[in-house]
Amino acid sequence: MTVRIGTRASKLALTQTQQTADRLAAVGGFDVELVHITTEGDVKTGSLSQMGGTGVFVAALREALLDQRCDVAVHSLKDLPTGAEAGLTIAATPTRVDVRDVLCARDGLTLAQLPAGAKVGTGSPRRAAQLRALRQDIEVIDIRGNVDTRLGRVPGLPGNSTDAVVPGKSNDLDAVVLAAAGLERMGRLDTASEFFESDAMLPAPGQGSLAIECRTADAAAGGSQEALAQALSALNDEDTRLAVTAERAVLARLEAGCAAPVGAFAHRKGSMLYLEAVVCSVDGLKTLREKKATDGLNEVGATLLGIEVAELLLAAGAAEITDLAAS
Ligand SMILES: NCc1[nH]cc(CCC(=O)O)c1CC(=O)O
Repeated sequence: MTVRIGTRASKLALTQTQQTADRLAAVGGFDVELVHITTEGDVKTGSLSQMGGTGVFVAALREALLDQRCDVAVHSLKDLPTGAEAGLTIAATPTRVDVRDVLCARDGLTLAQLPAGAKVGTGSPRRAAQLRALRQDIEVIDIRGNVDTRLGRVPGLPGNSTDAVVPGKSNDLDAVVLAAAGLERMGRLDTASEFFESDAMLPAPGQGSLAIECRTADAAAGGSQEALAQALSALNDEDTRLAVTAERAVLARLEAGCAAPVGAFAHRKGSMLYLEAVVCSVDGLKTLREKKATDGLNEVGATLLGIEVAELLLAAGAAEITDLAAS
C-alpha cells in the first residue's frame, strides 16, 4: 500500500509534511508518497487579506482529498477554517510544538529595546494589534511572503541569504514577528530575539499544531484503510486535541474571520483544561482578555469552555471594539 500525502509546495509545508509522512510510514509500515498541490495562495501575490485569507491554502488540498488525488493532507491547524468539511475528518492532531510568537529583530534586540519609530513587519492583524498594545510608538508594517522572505526583511539575521536580495524588500525592517513553530520546523529558530509569553501576546488558535486530514471513510476503524486509520490515530495527541478544540471554539462562537484580531491559548494541566483568549482593536488601544478553566476533559467540555470564554468577550464588548467578521 502507498499512502499519497498532499502538500503545498512552500518550504514550510514541504518540511512539515515530510516530517509527518516519515512518522506515518514508520508507525503504519506502509509506503508514503508526497503529491504537490498548487494553491491559489501560492500563485497570487496580493495581500493575504484580499484573497479571502489563508483558507485559500486549505481549499485546494481539501479538493485534492475529495477528488482522490491524495489520501492525507497535512495542514497548519491555525490556517484551517473552523467549519467542518463534508466527507473529511481531522484524524490526528500530533503533539503541539512551541505555541509562542517570536520577535526576530536586528542586533538581537527585544521589543522594549527597539527605538521609537522602529519598523516591525507582520501580515497578521492579531500580531499587529498586540504589538501596538505593547508599543504604541513603533510602526507596524504589513508584509507577506514565506518565512525566509519575511526574515530577509531584517538585516543581519543568522541564515539570511546574501544573494538574490530584492531591492526594497530586503533589509528594510527592524524586526518581524513570526510563529516559533514555523521557525523551528525550518531550522531558523536562531533568528528569534524574543519569545512572547502569553501575557504579552496570545497566539492564533491552533498555532504550533498540525492537523492531519483524510476522507472520513478512511479514518474509520475496521474500514478498508485500517492500517492508515491506525497510524493516524497513533499520531494523535489527545491533550493537543483538547486545547485546540477549545481555542477554535472561541473563534467559531465569535464568528471571527481570519483577519480578526483574536488570540487564544489553551493547555491541559493535571485534571483541568485552561483557556485564555484576547480580542483587540486594530490600533491596539483596546484589549479584552478573558480566561476560564474546566474539568470536562473531552471534546464537549473543551468546546463549551471555548464558547464560555467567547461569550465573556462578547459581553465585555468584543464586537464593538473590532470587526470580528473581518476576513
Ligand atoms: N500563517 C502562515 C503560517 N501558518 C503556519 C505557520 C507556522 C506556525 C504554525 O504551524 O502554527 C505560519 C507562519 C507563521 O505564522 O509564522
